[in-house]
Amino acid sequence: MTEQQYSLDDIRKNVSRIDNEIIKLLAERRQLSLEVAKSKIETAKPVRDQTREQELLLRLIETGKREQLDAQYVTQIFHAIIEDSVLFQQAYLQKLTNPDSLQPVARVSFLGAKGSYSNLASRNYFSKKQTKLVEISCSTFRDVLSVVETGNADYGVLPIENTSSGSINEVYDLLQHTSLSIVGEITQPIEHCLLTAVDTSLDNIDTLYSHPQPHQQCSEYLHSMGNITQEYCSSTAEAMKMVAELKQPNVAAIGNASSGELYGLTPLKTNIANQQENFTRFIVVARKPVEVTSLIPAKTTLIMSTAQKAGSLVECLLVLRNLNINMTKLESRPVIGNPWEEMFYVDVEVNLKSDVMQEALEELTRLTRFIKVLGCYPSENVNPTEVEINE
Ligand SMILES: O=C(O)C(=O)C[C@]1(C(=O)O)C=C[C@@H](O)C=C1
Repeated sequence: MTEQQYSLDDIRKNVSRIDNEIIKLLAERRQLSLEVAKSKIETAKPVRDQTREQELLLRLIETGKREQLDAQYVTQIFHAIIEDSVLFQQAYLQKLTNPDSLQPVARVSFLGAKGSYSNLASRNYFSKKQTKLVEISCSTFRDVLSVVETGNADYGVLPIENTSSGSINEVYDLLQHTSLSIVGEITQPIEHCLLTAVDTSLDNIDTLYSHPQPHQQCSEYLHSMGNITQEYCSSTAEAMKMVAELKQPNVAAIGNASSGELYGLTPLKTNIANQQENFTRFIVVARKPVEVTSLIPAKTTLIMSTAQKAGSLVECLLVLRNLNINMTKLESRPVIGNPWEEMFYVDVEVNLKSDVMQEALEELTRLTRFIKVLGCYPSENVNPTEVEINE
């Protein structure tokens, strides 16, 4: 064994010095991406430039190899850096396009107490917007909307679909009647764990607290646990609070590990969702619609009800196809009070202001009994360019 030259403390000091330098360089790079955004306004170039991303990643992988860093590691880090850069530029351009939309302090309503998934999504969404948050916890989705409608909050954040449990119908139904507009979206990874307040083992657990959605998203694991009582709460945060208060070895909450920490809970079992890739897409609503600059990818959401005759939905979808408009979501919900009538929710990857979307709206208005644009907003799904890695 070789003799240790430096103490652990000394080595850690050096590691911390390097970490600080990395943070400073990341901040410097972020500032430069603002300069890039300004130059793109002058030249009317889109924010995303896949060729530049490809070239940059390939060069960094080569440099990494010379420094004994593997390609996956380098790619992973720079995907995160590029995603941040794109979202930061988008937020900057959106602020210029909608000068009075984002104030330095924003009041945001969401379902559940601190630590709920909706709370995490709200924080993530606004973190790139350089806005301070005043958080308003609500106990129902309806309240999340109504505090914004009455002017007691500026934004509401609501889950709309999940990769395991599908659409969140209650939110779709509420959107039929709201006067609010969708102004943004964010996709949040949902990492469900079993969280307990006391030291215990899986065999002891017979009661699980959570919101109905996580129960559904973890149904396979819960089934494998055998005879379990499932208790429903208004949010995962409420469930965690409850388990923290009960302090019993037979109860657990389903929720996020870092949120569990807020309530003094520790994970007994991690990764319990039916799908490994468990994500929820949240929408952000506000009283005033926003405009999306043509330099960034936009999404538009509409609701429409078609005539009750065979083929009417197909006719509407053909309008989109013929105009080469990509539809990312189609959902149908019953219209309360009108049996057998359906309301369709459509997400398309196109800017509301664009000529094609205006043409589509004109034709759809002719073909439908009712149509309303719920909002046009920046698409926040960045997916940085993948490069082929040859080791
Ligand atoms: O160079 C650009 O055009 C940028 O916008 C910067 C950047 C980056 O962060 O490196 C970000 C997004 C583009 O898709 C390519 C590269």
